[in-house]
Amino acid sequence: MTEPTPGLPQAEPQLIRTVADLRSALHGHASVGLVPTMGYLHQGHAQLIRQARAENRLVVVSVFVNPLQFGAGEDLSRYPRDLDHDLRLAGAAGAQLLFAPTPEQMYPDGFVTQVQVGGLAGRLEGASRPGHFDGVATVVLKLLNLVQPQRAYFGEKDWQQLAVVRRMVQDLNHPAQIVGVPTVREPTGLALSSRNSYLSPEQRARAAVLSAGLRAVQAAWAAGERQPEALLQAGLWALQQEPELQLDYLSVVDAELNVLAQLGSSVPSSEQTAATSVLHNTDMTTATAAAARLLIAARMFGVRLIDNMPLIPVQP
Ligand SMILES: Nc1ncnc2c1ncn2[C@@H]1O[C@H](COP(=O)(O)OP(=O)(O)OP(=O)(O)O)[C@@H](O)[C@H]1O
Ligand SMILES: CC(C)(CO)[C@@H](O)C(=O)[O-]
Ligand code: BAL
Repeated sequence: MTEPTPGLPQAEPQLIRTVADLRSALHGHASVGLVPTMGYLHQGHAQLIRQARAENRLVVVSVFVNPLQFGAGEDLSRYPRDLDHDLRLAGAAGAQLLFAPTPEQMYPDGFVTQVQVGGLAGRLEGASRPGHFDGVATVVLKLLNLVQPQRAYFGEKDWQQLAVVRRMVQDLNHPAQIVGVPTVREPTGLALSSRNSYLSPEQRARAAVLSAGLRAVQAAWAAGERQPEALLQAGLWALQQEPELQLDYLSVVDAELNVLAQLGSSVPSSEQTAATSVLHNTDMTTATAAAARLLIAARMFGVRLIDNMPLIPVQP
């Protein structure tokens, strides 16, 4: 493969539709980076592809809206799709192969095997979207097996997904290195996401409240608050300035995604709209806080959005 020439537009990647064609296109390639996506690519995906291109000779982007990770009543049928746009964006970012299989290619008749990650996959997104991470783990393992990359790239925007994939790869001894890539945001703070396309420009501007809520928790920590529930209450106050926001959860988790404290309507055993579940009763130590992550899921204008940040911002 030739290196991209700075300043020149890159060629579109080769479009591959079948498992057989993928196998022959990959034959003989020893340095391969995989970027799994569901398409409708944006600059967050471009960042993953650019990093993959910097670290591998061949970059494969997969575009597959994976039916297995959508629950009944979720947005599988209306999920945005635009393969021509994806080919252009993936090419400009440096991908050479774009694998866009049909569901029949990935799940032929008779397909019955699934990967189930225990523990961390049952919390947070896993609790709100039962079966979601079984679908993610299954398709990611299939993609890793098909492409056999040295490295596979995932966005920190989906923090729990990244942790689930790391766990699976470690537990099942897959040799691929899993690389996490920081979240790309709009200037307002809103994390880029394909589902943002469901929102009007005004709604998108208002959806920046999710990141504002996370920043309010960070500010409370910086101001000296150490009690997990009080930290989250500071975030809740910021979130409540937006009447359209319906909170699913606002959580602080440790490095293993154990929930230290959580607020929201998805907290078990409560009829309140913003129930609290505090699992870590004492003030947070600096060591716990240094590894802690804030995770949020909320619905705005009928669209479910997620975001996350470290409790203590990383210095640039
Ligand atoms: N803003 C972003 N910054 C960095 N990585 C991202 C960003 N958005 C998505 N990714 C990563 O891109 C990969 C493919 O994600 P996906 O195709 O689901 O896009 P998405 O924008 O997250 O879509 P959705 O709106 O369905 O959540 C995932 O590893 C995801 O974490
Ligand atoms: C990793 C993934 C491509 C699996 O379908 C998907 O969950 C996504 O796009 O984040
Ligand atoms: N990036 C997350 C994929 C999903 O919501 O299904």
